Amino acid sequence: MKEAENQMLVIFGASGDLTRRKLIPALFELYVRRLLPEKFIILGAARSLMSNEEFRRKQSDYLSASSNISLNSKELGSFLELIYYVAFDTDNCKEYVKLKEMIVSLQKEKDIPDNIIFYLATPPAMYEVIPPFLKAVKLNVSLHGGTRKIIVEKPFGTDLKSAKRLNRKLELIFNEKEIYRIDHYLGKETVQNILVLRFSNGIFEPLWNRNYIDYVEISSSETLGIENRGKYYETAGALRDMIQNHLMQLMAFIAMEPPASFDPESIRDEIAKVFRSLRAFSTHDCHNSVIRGQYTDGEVEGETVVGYRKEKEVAADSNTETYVAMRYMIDNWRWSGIPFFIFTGKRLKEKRTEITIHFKSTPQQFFKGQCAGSSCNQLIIRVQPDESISMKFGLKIPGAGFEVKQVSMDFYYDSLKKDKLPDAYERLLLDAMLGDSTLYSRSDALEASWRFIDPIEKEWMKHPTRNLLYYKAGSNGPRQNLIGPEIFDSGNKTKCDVSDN
Ligand SMILES: NC(=O)C1=CN([C@@H]2O[C@H](COP(=O)(O)OP(=O)(O)OC[C@H]3O[C@@H](n4cnc5c(N)ncnc54)[C@H](OP(=O)(O)O)[C@@H]3O)[C@@H](O)[C@H]2O)C=CC1
Ligand SMILES: O=C1O[C@H](COP(=O)(O)O)[C@@H](O)[C@H](O)[C@H]1O
Repeated sequence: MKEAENQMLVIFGASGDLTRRKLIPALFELYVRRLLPEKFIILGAARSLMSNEEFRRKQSDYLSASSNISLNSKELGSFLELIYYVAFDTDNCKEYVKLKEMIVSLQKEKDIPDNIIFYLATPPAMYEVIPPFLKAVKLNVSLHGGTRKIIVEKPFGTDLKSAKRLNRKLELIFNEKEIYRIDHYLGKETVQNILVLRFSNGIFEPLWNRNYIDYVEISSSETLGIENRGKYYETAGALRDMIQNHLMQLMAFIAMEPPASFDPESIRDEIAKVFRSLRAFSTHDCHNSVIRGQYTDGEVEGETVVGYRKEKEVAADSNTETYVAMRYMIDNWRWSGIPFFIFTGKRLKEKRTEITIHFKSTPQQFFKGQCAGSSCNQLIIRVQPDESISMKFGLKIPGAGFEVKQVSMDFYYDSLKKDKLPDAYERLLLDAMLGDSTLYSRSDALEASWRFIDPIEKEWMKHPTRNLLYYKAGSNGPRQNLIGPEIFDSGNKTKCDVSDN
């Protein structure tokens, strides 16, 4: 296996939630699995005043309290020695001199070559501020033959215009090859397996098109609410928070053509083509092929929870959607006429992300039973939890007559590996260290995805309450008993402010 070169990772926003909950645990796992470079340090940077010791203690406390990390105190101790912290005002250009001095002195002290990854884990407004400051102190290029990379967290813009502006700004400072736009769904093992399932098995690809597939469903339900992210979520909503990035990436892996070869650019070319082939939504589609909802008071996993409008930093009359269901088409040869459905929502009954390929039924149906009137054949890719792939088909119920029952052939990831699956951030951080951008978004694809989403957001801005449905926290969402495509065929979708509960 290729080894990552010796390098330094500088995390901006290091005093925040993402660093503590995701980045440091992922780096710790990589350390335990001996996948970090031989010479490697992590420099956390943020405005909060803290010493190295305090910063290390915070990370250590989180790692120690985390139930899904198996800790060995000796390993933890030596890992923490790789972590440093610098407090400086990220809004102030002059302060970057201090950052540079710290970087140079650590490189000298630890004998680390001038290879640096910058990770932007700050509020999104800072994504446009930090890179120019890095340029001002010449940290964006190496004067010693080293490398530079910058990882940019989501959200990457809030619409096409802002995404383009951010792309242009970053491209003035770093080369496209040095820019890594992260989407943690692409780091999930089951998501990567879509490519292997499709492109290493002769049995699926011949069926993977409009001749054999009836429709495709991609759903991601969460039990979590918005946690303490009210301020961000009010500007995002489910469409920007989950669909524009994570779920559209899943869709691209399902819908893309086989790449010319398995290299980052060939794969990213095919992803971009899928986004460009999405049929643009008309005004009519924006209201009839998209359903949005917002959760009200309810109970999730046995706990009473408040409705969205009562969450911290959320307006009492907010119309931000916490649920979206969409029906859309991909206008290309493979998918012509085949509807795709996406569903996502917060504070739903269960946490589950799944892709279901519904195959067409046989031309004639002879048998009674479960599959009468529709196809028994589905391929279900369970992204989380209990990562698995299941093939559903019809079989005869033993005994007299010919009655059909839908049965399942299941593969569970658990059976493949004793260890737990690596977290998405582990995979993505390692890929960035290795210089592999396959699982990171490219600027053209990202812009194409915003081009598709923008008209919907614009229509919703014009009609803030039209078709905004309410659902009880802990339910299956609006129109409660309907969690599949039927949701589009039910109810009066033109009424304003309809409450289903
Ligand atoms: N948390 C998560 O699970 C996920 C987060 N993200 C994205 O990652 C980024 C970071 O998220 P998260 O860690 O949750 O956010 P937090 O608010 O918890 O942390 C952001 C950090 O940025 C620092 N910061 C630097 N400059 C500024 C500034 N000018 N104003 C405010 N804060 C500043 C703050 O530290 P200090 O005040 O010390 O400077 C703060 O600790 C966000 O863009 C978010 O969308 C994406 C996916 C998941
Ligand atoms: O990026 C985000 O993703 C999470 C869901 O991620 P998952 O890996 O737990 O499925 C979501 O809760 C959050 O709102 C969103 O910003």
